Amino acid sequence: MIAVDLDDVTKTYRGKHGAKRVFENLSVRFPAGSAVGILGTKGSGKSTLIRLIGGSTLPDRGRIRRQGLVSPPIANTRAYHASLSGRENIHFVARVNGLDGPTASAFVENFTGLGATLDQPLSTYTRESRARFLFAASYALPFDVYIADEALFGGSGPFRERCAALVQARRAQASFIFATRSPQMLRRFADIGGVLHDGQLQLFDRVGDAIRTFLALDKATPQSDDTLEEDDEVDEERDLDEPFGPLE
Ligand SMILES: Nc1ncnc2c1ncn2[C@@H]1O[C@H](COP(=O)(O)OP(=O)(O)OP(=O)(O)O)[C@@H](O)[C@H]1O
Repeated sequence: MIAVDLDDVTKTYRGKHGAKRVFENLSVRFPAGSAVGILGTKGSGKSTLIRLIGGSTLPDRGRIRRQGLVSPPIANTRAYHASLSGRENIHFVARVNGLDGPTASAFVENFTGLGATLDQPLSTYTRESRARFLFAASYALPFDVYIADEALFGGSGPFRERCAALVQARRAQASFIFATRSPQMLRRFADIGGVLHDGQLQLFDRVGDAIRTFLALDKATPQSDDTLEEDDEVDEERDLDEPFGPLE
């Protein structure tokens, strides 16, 4: 069974300074029921790939087929409206996907301990409340495929570890496709490893083989001495600094 299938996908960004082709005739099949962790150096196209899989950006050519429901990227602030409460946002995303909102918001209330805050506008949340909301809400709805660009889990203190355990629990129920610069994230959360390089994605059944291939490439790439080896605290939370925006 295939979760997501990219067939001959070409993606080019066109701007004032010319065109940037990120992928040319990229074909790859992500198996259902597995967690695929994709490593790539800066600018290799990780975010673009996740956006293509999620459907928030379209390919110039080629086809992307999805079996079942694909989540918005984990903890992606763009999935939510700042002026709505946490609960209203969850119900909205649930409705758009034909899923059960009240069950999901009850899960978030219980998992985060946010209490009455869940009924306040997201714009009023503290940084920690925001992180708790974003991660719990991401896993509250039963998607068939969860996708992530760096951020798989977050928050601080005991919440952070409970959040990591939640990712492991969802791995038993759904497929994952996540992109990262952290080999450690692959060791912890991936069944299959991928390496994105020169517009192509190579998948490895053994995560260790993907990590070795990536580290060799990373060493050979100039100005890439910031590979996140142990903890990718900063990048994991990159999205959380962005203001909430409208739905994509
Ligand atoms: N909207 C855009 N317009 C023009 N070029 C873009 C745009 N978004 C990304 N790019 C370029 O496409 C390439 C791939 O970008 P992308 O963000 O997908 O890579 P990445 O691997 O996620 O990078 P990072 O590790 O820095 O997050 C880069 O060269 C980037 O500069």
